[in-house]
Amino acid sequence: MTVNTQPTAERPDPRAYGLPVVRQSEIPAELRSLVSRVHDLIDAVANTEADTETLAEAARTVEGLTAGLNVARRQIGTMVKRDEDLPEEAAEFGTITNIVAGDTNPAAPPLTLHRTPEGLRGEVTLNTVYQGPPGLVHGGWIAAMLDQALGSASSIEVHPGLTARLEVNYRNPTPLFTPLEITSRVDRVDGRKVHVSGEIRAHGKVTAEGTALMILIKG
Ligand SMILES: CCCCCCCCCCCCCC(=O)SCCNC(=O)CCNC(=O)[C@H](O)C(C)(C)COP(=O)(O)OP(=O)(O)OC[C@H]1O[C@@H](n2cnc3c(N)ncnc32)[C@H](O)[C@@H]1OP(=O)(O)O
Repeated sequence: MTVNTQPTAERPDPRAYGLPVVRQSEIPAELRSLVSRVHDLIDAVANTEADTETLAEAARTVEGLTAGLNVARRQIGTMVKRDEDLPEEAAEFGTITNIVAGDTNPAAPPLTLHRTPEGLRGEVTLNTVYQGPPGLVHGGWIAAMLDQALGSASSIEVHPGLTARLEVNYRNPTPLFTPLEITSRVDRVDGRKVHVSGEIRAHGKVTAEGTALMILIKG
């Protein structure tokens, strides 16, 4: 196994690409609270059987709220610097609206990953918004969560990259409303090619495993 566990000295700074950067700690508590409430709203809308009058009133209210929030929008590509449990030189950058892990994306579960001696680990519990088969997580979402966990392993342990190839083995059904443990690691580094792997577990049993090839971004 060839693993460079030291963060690469020169990590790319998104500001050099013209992308704004927000530190995680700078995201207002009021915005985090709004994101959490809208996350619950998406689930409520997806499952409601309320009467038509209630639905019409809710649609008007949400339309007004959307207009109010759209008066000030972030630039596409705005990055968040995730560094709260990482040394400065190993801080991870991700888009703030990342669909799996984005801090301000109410549609994100969100998946938060932390460094462990073995790689990265996170826990997430998914509701029916992520449903594929009855009571089970959609296979595309399983792939998305693995992609994120594997990409983050490369990003934090070596250098940020893009997924060139991702293979997922669906070993067992992945249940909704159940804490899912997600783990990932770097297996091998070969120049710009980083081979990564990871798993999703429910009740300690592997439901899906993934391997990927990440190609490090230049610079
Ligand atoms: C500024 C900071 C920003 C941070 C952002 C990070 C966010 C991360 C968040 C993560 C979010 C989640 C993740 C996401 O959502 S990532 C989003 C999904 N992925 C993409 O959109 C990637 C699309 N593909 C590409 O852009 C290019 O193909 C890439 C960049 C991957 C390579 O094009 P590039 O022109 O750069 O490189 P190269 O072609 O010279 O190839 C280089 C080497 O690699 C080998 N190779 C290439 N492809 C394959 C393959 N499929 N199998 C086997 N090998 C392959 C190739 O043979 C060569 O090897 P060698 O000849 O040298 O031996």
